[in-house]
Amino acid sequence: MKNYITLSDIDNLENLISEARSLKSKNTVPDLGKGKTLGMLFFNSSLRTRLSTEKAAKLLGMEVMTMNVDKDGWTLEFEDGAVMNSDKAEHIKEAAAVLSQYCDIIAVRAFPGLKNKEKDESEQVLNSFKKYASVPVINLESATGHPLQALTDAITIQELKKKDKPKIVLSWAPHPKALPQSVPNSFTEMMQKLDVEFVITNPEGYDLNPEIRKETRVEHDQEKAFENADFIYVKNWSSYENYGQVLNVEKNWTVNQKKLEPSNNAKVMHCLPVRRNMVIADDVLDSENSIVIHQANNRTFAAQAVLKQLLKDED
Ligand SMILES: NCCC[C@H](NC(=O)CCC(=O)O)C(=O)O
Ligand SMILES: NC(=O)OP(=O)(O)O
Repeated sequence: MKNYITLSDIDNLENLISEARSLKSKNTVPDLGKGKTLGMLFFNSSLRTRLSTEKAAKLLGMEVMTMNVDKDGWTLEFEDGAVMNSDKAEHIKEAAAVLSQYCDIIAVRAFPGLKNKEKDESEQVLNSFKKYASVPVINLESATGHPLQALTDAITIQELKKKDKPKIVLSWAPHPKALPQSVPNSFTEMMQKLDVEFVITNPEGYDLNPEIRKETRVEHDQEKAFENADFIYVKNWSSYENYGQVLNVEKNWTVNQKKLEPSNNAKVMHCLPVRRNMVIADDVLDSENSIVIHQANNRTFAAQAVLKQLLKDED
């Protein structure tokens, strides 16, 4: 593995999931990461990604440096050939080259602007780091994907499933703000790689990018989608068709206990942070059905497996 920017960077998914589960079950000896440094750059807020990836790196013996580049760094220019006569003080060419001397792996979080679909889909920030850094780059949630979250979700489903081919439903839920499609995109791509029955449910107008959905069934009736579901993954996202918009949704899509009735006593997942009683109701989050805390714990082992693989492949 050279980078971990999209799920297609994974050479062998089954091995990576097994590695994460085995790392979870034992105390690792921090040898592989000794003398190596992970640099984490955040253009957006984070709780889990920041701390679980730091913890994972430390469990492997790495040093970690973290910077909130949106607040503390020079504003970066990403355009080639730009005349830098405005607010951008430093070009990604210098920044990435300098950081590559300080770090053995660079990890970056950069959300979409949700204004310009083509710009977001070009993944300018992550791809510029990939282009100009001379060390591996990890995606900590970008404009269109969150592959560390998707790996976590695959690990969690594999751990807790009670049948060989569980039914997994990805359900849209309401939110007051326009949110990225990154988490549902990567979750969809991951489910397509696993032996599961996968259904997406969302209101009309919220269908995900058809290039990501591919042949996945989309059911616009949430109640119908939830029938016999073993896992329900709840997440808000803004419209892809009306790019970045929050559309009016008349129907209430908040996931509560009543909605779980047609399911197979479904386990409810969410990447967090979750807005209570907006996205998921208290009666679900505070019940046995919720596995969101268990899921968040697996972030550490997903990150550890990815870091370990990158370190091994660099040797
Ligand atoms: N990394 C997990 C989710 C991050 C982001 N959520 C958020 O921005 C929620 C913010 C809020 O609720 O105000 C998203 O949906 O992609
Ligand atoms: N799930 C997730 O990525 O959480 P943070 O945004 O807190 O990192």
